[in-house]
Amino acid sequence: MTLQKFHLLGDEVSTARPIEVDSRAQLNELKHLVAAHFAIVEPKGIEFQSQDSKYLSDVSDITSSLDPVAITIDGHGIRDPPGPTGLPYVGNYFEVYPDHLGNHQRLFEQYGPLIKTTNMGRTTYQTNDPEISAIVFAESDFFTKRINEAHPLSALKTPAAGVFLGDTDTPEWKIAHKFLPPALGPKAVRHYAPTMQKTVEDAFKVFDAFDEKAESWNVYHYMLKLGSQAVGKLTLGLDFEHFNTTEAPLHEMVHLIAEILTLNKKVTSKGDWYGRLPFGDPQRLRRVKSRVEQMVEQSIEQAARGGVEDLPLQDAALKASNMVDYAIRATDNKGEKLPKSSLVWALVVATGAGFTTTSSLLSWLIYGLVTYPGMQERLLQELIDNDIDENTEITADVTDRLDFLDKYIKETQRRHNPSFQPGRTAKIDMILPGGYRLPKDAVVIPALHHIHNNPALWDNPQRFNPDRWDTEEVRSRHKAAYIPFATGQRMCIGFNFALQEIKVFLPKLIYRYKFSRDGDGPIEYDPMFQLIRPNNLYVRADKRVKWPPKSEDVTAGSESV
Ligand code: HEM
Repeated sequence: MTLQKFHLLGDEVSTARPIEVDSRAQLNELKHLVAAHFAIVEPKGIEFQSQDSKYLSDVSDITSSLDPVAITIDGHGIRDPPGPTGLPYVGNYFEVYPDHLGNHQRLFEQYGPLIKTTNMGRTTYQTNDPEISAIVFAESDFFTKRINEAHPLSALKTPAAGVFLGDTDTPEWKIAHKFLPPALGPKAVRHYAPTMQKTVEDAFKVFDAFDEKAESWNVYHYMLKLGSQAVGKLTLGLDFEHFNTTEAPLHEMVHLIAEILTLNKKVTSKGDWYGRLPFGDPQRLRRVKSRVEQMVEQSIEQAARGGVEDLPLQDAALKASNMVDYAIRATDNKGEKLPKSSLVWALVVATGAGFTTTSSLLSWLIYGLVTYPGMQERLLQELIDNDIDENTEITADVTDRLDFLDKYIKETQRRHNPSFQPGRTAKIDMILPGGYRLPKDAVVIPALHHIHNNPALWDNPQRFNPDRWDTEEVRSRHKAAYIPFATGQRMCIGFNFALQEIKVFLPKLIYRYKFSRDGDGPIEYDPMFQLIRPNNLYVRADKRVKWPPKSEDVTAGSESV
């Protein structure tokens, strides 16, 4: 054993620490040893340097060095994540908002893959790097979902909202996480397909009415109605009656959840002091949250039941008529149930997370139909080629055959990802790949939009090209280069539900209507909303009267010519 001193390059030599090294150790073992001492998250990027900047790659050279040995990470010394300097009080607020997507893109280009910004006293770190994102999302000794005051969801967290808007380490989260995901697993959501189909078919009369009047409609508004109608039925067992007439009002629950998200974005994009104000937005946020809680409690009392008997989790997931029904009847292997205290906010969050996201994604999917040439035609042709028509019952078996639909959805989630602020909190001071020093309690946001549009990962990322999903480059991508539902233990629990819903809705809409855009101005997103949604997109949906022939018939026809 040899006692050798090491320090991080960039720190004073006087900070060097003695570490006991076995001189027979392999270089790799030494890297792991040093990583553990300095909280370096990824040992493979470590290299060693003498004080005269020569790389030392033999353990014997390292242990025999008379001077302290310097540690570099991925060829860099240790550095603080960079970012713009900012103004007094407001910090970088006006360099980030209102166009946070465009501005973050600029900041990544200027400062690199991990940037630090401070907005009105609140510091966050954002990354567009898949390796750092995978580290951040993995619940580990380094990161966890702990919602401190710097976290983008902090304004939503209350003791009552402990479950999905709470920390990973809480018993409430663990219980909710045992009970709810089975109800949203791939098998469970298959049995929701008929309700999803009925939901979109019920909406036809409204879109038909617009067509008869030759009127266009706001895409986000009606996709919000549609997405929430489905989630309302399948999570809370409530019919929001959004498609009774063209002007049917949004259900109060939908209004309130959307308002919570807007208020939360407003409150958390300013300093911590703002959230504590006894008036204005923070006060309204507290009131709205309490009203939503009351309404979910009522719907728990009234929800439609698929039966009365208690069932083990997996059986309950396959038999329940909605998530309230499931959550009331499902019992774990100890015979225990999800406590009522966890149930209310688990369902509020599942409902809110469910419809705001799906309605934004549905809106971007329609945006793609009316913006990117040839998409609508290819999607329709695939339906025709798979013998799908207005009478087809769209099951998961049917949608599994629709390859182009799948690629189109993936490409839309890449180019127009609706969700953008999943944050994780540093449990300790650490050194990230690239040599970035991160302090304990720092919140890092893997910036999904910027990862999905990072030119280092995607060829010509601005180009909307569903066919890229067939290329080897995309197939062999980094596992965190495409993470629309985040990744790790705290990723989206509703992704099977969302994808199935979209795969039922979209074919039904495309088969029945030809979409075209009304207007050609730039599409704007609302920077003060928790999600990215196209605000001012209007379309016409003309009922189709003619459909193209099957491709094989066309080919056979041309061969016989
Ligand atoms: C296109 C649709 C959707 C997208 C893009 C999406 C995206 C996401 C993302 C990125 C997260 C991670 C947030 C974070 O870590 O802070 C998340 C979490 C979550 N999602 Fe989704 N989601 C979608 C649909 C749904 C649906 C339909 C449901 C339920 C029915 C749902 C329920 C949840 C819940 C409960 C969480 C919190 C999980 C936890 O913190 O443990 N989501 N979603």
